[in-house]
Amino acid sequence: MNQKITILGAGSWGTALAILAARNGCQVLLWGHNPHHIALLAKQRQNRRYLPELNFPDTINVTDNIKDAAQFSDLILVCVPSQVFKQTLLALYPHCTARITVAWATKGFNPDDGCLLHEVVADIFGAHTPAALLSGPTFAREVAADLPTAITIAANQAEFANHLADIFHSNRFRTYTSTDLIGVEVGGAVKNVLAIAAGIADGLGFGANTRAALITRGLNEIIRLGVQLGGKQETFMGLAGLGDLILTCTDNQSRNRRFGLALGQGKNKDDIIKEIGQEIEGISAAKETHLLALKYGIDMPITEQTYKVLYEQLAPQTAVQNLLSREPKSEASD
Ligand SMILES: NC(=O)C1=CN([C@@H]2O[C@H](COP(=O)(O)OP(=O)(O)OC[C@H]3O[C@@H](n4cnc5c(N)ncnc54)[C@H](OP(=O)(O)O)[C@@H]3O)[C@@H](O)[C@H]2O)C=CC1
Ligand SMILES: O=C(CO)COP(=O)(O)O
Repeated sequence: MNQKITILGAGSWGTALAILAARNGCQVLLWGHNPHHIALLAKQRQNRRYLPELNFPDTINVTDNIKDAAQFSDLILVCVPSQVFKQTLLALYPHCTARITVAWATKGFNPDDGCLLHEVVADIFGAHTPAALLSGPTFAREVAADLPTAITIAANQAEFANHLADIFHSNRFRTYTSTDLIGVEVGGAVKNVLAIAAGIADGLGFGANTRAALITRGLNEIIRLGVQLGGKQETFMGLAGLGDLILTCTDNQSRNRRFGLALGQGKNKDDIIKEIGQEIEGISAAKETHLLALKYGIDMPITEQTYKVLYEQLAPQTAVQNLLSREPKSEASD
């Protein structure tokens, strides 16, 4: 495949997807904002800070220059955290051609206004620009280690989703396409909040029953919000919904789950963030999801209690008590 691709974000996920694309025959330019870090990647041909012990294929080059990144390819894949998604695209925009196509693998909301990231892309590049999101149960380390993985690629144009599916698909990385950008985005953003909640429960010493209840009732919260925002119900039963929710709520590779675990064990929030040393998207997503739930009048009790633990110093034990003391209700009710 003679495809060129620019990947923005030299953290764990950007690096893993760069390795995957290069293995599939693409020429990759990996951009990172930190010149010192990028110089190390160029010298060591590894990303030791975020994805140690994995050598870069020869077809990966690196840069800290956003203009070079824009000019390398008309296919951009954004893998920076949601907090800096908009500012990264604004920096890229002036250097792009009219043929630009934009994909992203970031999971989260735009922090200022709670917008979905496809809205940010449309605002900057125009609604007709091909736009797509890659999302699903995909730990970076496992993808880079070539362990079997499946992902959903949702796009505003079916042709663009198919193109990306061809680029990333291999016999170790299975791609499924979707037209439900909103559903896939909401699934990926909100599961991080629930992974924090599941971690808190485990950190408090609760068992498998509690975790399964949180995952199932959490899925209900994702569906209620996602459908309200325009997502399709069936999307939430797929890889980018239930699939990613199970992954991050149950496996300690998840930084969101590990963050929750440590909170449940009584550790200090800032100390845990420092110790994990990587992006924990659920912290900001808890706030944005809670605000969206308030805005639309949607009942999201697990999200609400997680928000209060993170932003209102509510003790995790009290949050659980608040959830358990709710009135019994029909499982089917909204
Ligand atoms: N890791 C995973 O398994 C997966 C992650 N994702 C999603 O991918 C996104 C990125 O996460 P991930 O790669 O894991 O995070 P990491 O913590 O591994 O890396 C974050 C990267 O973002 C960079 N960064 C920080 N600030 C800026 C900025 N202002 N401009 C440009 N880059 C910046 C960091 O650079 P620096 O080192 O200088 O701080 C670092 O390279 C998140 O939305 C996450 O949810 C999705 C699926 C899987
Ligand atoms: O999104 C992910 C896997 O699909 C990564 O999860 P964490 O950000 O919790 O590590």
